[in-house]
Amino acid sequence: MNRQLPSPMPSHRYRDIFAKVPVAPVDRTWPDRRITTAPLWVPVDLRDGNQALAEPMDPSRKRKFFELMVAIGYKEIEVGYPSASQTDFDFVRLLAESDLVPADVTIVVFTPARADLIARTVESVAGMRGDVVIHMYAATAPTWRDVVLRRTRDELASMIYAGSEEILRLAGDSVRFQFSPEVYNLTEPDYVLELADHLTKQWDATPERPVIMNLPATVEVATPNVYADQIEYMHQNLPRRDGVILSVHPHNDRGTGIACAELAVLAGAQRVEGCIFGNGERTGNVDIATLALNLHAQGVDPMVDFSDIDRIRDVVEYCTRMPIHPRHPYVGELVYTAFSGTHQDAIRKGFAVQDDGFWDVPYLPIDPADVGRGYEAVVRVNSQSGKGGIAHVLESVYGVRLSAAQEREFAQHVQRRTDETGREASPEELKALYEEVYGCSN
Ligand SMILES: CC(=O)SCCNC(=O)CCNC(=O)[C@H](O)C(C)(C)COP(=O)(O)OP(=O)(O)OC[C@H]1O[C@@H](n2cnc3c(N)ncnc32)[C@H](O)[C@@H]1OP(=O)(O)O
Ligand SMILES: CC(C)C(=O)C(=O)O
Repeated sequence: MNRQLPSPMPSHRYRDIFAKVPVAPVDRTWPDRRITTAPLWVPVDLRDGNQALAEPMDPSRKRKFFELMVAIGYKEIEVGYPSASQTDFDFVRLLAESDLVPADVTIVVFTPARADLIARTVESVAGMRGDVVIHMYAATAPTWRDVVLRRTRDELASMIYAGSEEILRLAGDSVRFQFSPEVYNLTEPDYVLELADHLTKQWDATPERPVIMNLPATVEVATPNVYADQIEYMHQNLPRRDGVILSVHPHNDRGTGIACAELAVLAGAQRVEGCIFGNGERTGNVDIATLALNLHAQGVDPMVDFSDIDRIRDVVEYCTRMPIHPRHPYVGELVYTAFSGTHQDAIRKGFAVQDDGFWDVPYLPIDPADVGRGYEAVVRVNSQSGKGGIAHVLESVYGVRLSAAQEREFAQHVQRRTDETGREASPEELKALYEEVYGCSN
């Protein structure tokens, strides 16, 4: 038997989450639960997504992106960090002074816990129609407290309470409050509960006027089950729970942001922040398009409309100036395409027995038509393909039906050709080869 040998990687330099912060024991229920309704989705593309771009969105890109999110059906949208730049401030003013914000859409603006920047933030939303949320953040994890903010637990708590008090003083009658203990996933749980208790008391949190407690995995550092436990612990222990909307904000550093969000919803999260197709700091925010379509694929209404996903992709790519990977879930160019023979065979057979009932085509988790994709690209032929796929292309594109013997024979011709060229054979090339082999009249 081959034995794996120790690698030269300096893994001893790293510690797992359990060595860094207490993870409170929780009487977990999330493994037995199911997701049956969509959480409230909150796109943060215009803030967290935007702050991660080499070239932040200009006013016209911001507007285009905002209109897209409204059209998709998002009801709460974080629109910027108005104290960060004049562009951000002006965009929020545009929303306040125009009719771009539908009456049922809540606008969220983001601020640090600093009096001058809070004042600027409050100024930016003056006159905004509809609900406004002021979202204040401060990093609460020990490394950030010690190294970045250079404050003790109590000093940081005082700074946070002062910021919250300032928002209450300047705008308490007209806005709701959101707080993010940034890097929640590396913060002591008793500290977060202490902060939540004070803030929800300060804002007199009730079901009618809830406070949003947003618990970010600012940098993803552990397996998703750990985050789920951390969320369920808060779900079970948050003071004034019915006056709190429990929100999550996963990033994707370990590539498991989607799993974190889904397990967090099982664990009691009611609201999920992320970006459409997963732009955002470093490896990105959690992708709220994939999350929504994962629900759709399980028969749960995602409450947002992705029926024209290519148009959405075009706008997102234009605004972020970044291409979307061809393998990106649900939207990538290749995600409804099979090149390999046995997959093509199964898809062809699945299409043949498909009726109007439940979708059950092998290898296609959803009907591409649900997101506005055609069927042309489902089967593409190269040297990995087989007779079923080749016959499917000839039949679906040109109405040419091959006998079983012809299917076997013609596949060998195609195999030789694609092996020689090393390339894909387009439907046109397959048709031409077919005519070469069998003559036009066949
Ligand atoms: C996880 C996240 O996504 S957090 C959001 C990150 N987004 C951004 O930073 C984009 C917008 N930011 C900006 O435009 C600027 O950073 C500003 C306007 C907020 C602040 O600018 P500056 O005053 O130049 O400070 P700078 O950018 O260096 O930030 C560091 C300072 O902010 C402090 N700070 C960091 N977070 C917070 C917070 N949540 N509340 C209050 N102060 C904070 C730091 O302690 C540091 O203060 P110090 O200089 O006294 O040590
Ligand atoms: C502060 C929060 C909301 C955030 O952007 C993060 O933690 O990534």
